[in-house]
Amino acid sequence: MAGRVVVVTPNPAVDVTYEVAAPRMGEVNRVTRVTRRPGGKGVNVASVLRQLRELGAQGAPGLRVRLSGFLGGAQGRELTEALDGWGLEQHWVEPEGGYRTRTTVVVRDQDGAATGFYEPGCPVAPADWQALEATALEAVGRGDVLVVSGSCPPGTEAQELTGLLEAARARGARTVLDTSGPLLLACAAGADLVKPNLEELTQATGEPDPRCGAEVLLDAGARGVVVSDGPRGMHLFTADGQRVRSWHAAPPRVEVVNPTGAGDTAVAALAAFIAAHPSTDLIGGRAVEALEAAVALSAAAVRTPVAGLVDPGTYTTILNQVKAENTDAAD
Ligand SMILES: O=P(O)(O)OC[C@H]1O[C@](O)(CO)[C@@H](O)[C@H]1O
Repeated sequence: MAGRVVVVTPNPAVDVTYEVAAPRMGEVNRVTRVTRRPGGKGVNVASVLRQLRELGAQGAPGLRVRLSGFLGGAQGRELTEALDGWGLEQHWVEPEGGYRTRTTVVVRDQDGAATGFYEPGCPVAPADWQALEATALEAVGRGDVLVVSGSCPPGTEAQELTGLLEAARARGARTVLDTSGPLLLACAAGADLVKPNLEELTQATGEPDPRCGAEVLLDAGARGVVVSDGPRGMHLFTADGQRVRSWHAAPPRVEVVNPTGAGDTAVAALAAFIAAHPSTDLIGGRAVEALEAAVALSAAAVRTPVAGLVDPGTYTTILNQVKAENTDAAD
């Protein structure tokens, strides 16, 4: 039976999408359609994991999924009520001092181009992180996977995130980190797998090349790095002693309906794979399977209009077309 995946989304959001035919900065823009849905990277990860469980994919039929993070205010209530309808197990921490769940706004034009405006979120204090760590770790044990996904609220120190990852590992769980900014590099040592996109990797390491950037994270202590690069696919790098092993897989060309959340979908695929193979190290043969699943699920996700949803038939069709290749550098 697959282990449990505990998804920590420190900075969830209500995702608001405005449709505006031809948006212009510096002018009034009339919105023709507004949609609101629960968001934040970890919420999307948990949503995809729930679908994988229902699909029985990757040995995930017994997968248990639990979602934690900071939450508060009217938008926090809106988010939990919506997530109740999705059947997700939720354990939130409400920071003191009037914490309110943030909004992220995406403006979509008539050609489908999306422009995002993401609020930073309300500040949190060290005591809030202690409460979140206790809540998230309540359910974490050997064979489980702890995923930390998305940005962190202002006031977060690297030691708080590292402390959470290391405490999960001390309980026998494996850890996946998908964050951005300075925390990505500062907390890499606590992660069995780090999953940035190429832009986030470049910002964190100063390296525009995926291999060079990943090597910075591996040197910092990460055990594996998956770098996503849009339609060009994904790279997996793992530390095998002093040697770096690497693979690449690209999706077939697919019609992109909504790219939002594609990276979150990849994180879900990787976490499900790790949970389903408790004794597997991602170095070697199984790495190929994990990478192919992540690429295929992500490509299937961009074909749906809603972030965090995947059509099972599309996923299976694409998975049959994705073949990972070893790309180890010559010695
Ligand atoms: O945590 P951030 O990096 O600010 O990203 C949050 C946003 O990313 C998404 O998860 C899409 O990847 C949206 O749902 C949105 O809430």
